[in-house]
Amino acid sequence: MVRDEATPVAVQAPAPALLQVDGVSLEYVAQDRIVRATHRVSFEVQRGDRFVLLGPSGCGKSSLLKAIGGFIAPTEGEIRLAGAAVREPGPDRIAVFQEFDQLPPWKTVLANVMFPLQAARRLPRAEASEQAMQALVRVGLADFAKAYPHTLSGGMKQRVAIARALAMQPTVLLMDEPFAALDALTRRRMQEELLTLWADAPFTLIFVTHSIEEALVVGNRILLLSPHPGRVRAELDAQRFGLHSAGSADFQAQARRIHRLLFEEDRPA
Ligand SMILES: Nc1ncnc2c1ncn2[C@@H]1O[C@H](COP(=O)(O)OP(=O)(O)OP(=O)(O)O)[C@@H](O)[C@H]1O
Repeated sequence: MVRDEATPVAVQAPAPALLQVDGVSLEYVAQDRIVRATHRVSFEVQRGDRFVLLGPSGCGKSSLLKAIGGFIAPTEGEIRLAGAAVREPGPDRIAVFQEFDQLPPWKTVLANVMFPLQAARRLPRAEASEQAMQALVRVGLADFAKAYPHTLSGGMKQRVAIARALAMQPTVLLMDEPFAALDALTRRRMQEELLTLWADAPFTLIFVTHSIEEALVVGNRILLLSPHPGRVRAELDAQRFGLHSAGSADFQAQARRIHRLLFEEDRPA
């Protein structure tokens, strides 16, 4: 077919990002004074991203994650998930934290993973049990289904928390320094396992850390936040880095660049 030059061609607008954080300021009221945690932060997360929020302590990373989770409301700006404004928590956003005590100790590992499936997803018991077991198989803990959390190591407890979150099939998985309390070797292994889980069945991840190395290993995109109150300093592509590249010259150079961007630009000349 020959197209007449004058015939208008329908132009398809690009699909909007899965998560849009648009000019978000977050504040707390503490002892009659207002603490500003973030200042007009904007970023977009695409489906399947491993998006890292990186910045120094107190720059508002956890606060941003809580706002995406719907636990605190922006004083300015808006957060939209799949086009709809985030106003409250929901099973489409599940969080995994650093703490080892996020699993109720009176429930077995299996019951811990089943619980939100029954409570929030309203799955019948048999179906919840089956999906929970599948999730435990994915994180290598099928043999510990009947164990209680206090009998597990820190790394195993974090695997259960990850299984519980993934079993819910959230639209976005939120992770707040999930490996920060683990020893260095376990932390590295958990990063590897997280990347393997993602490679097996990609999910959308927002991952908070203040470790530059962890950000480069885990993320495909990294948002750098300035010190308190957090503002966007830069966004970097980290697609080419992974555990295999940690220690390479390119990796070290990028880590140094991030360090400069995060800290040295604040120094007086
Ligand atoms: N519940 C709260 N009440 C008052 N101020 C708060 C509260 N939670 C956080 N803040 C303040 O908001 C700012 C951002 O805190 P936030 O925990 O989001 O930072 P962060 O980057 O996650 O820090 P860290 O890496 O140390 O966890 C800090 O100044 C903190 O003191």
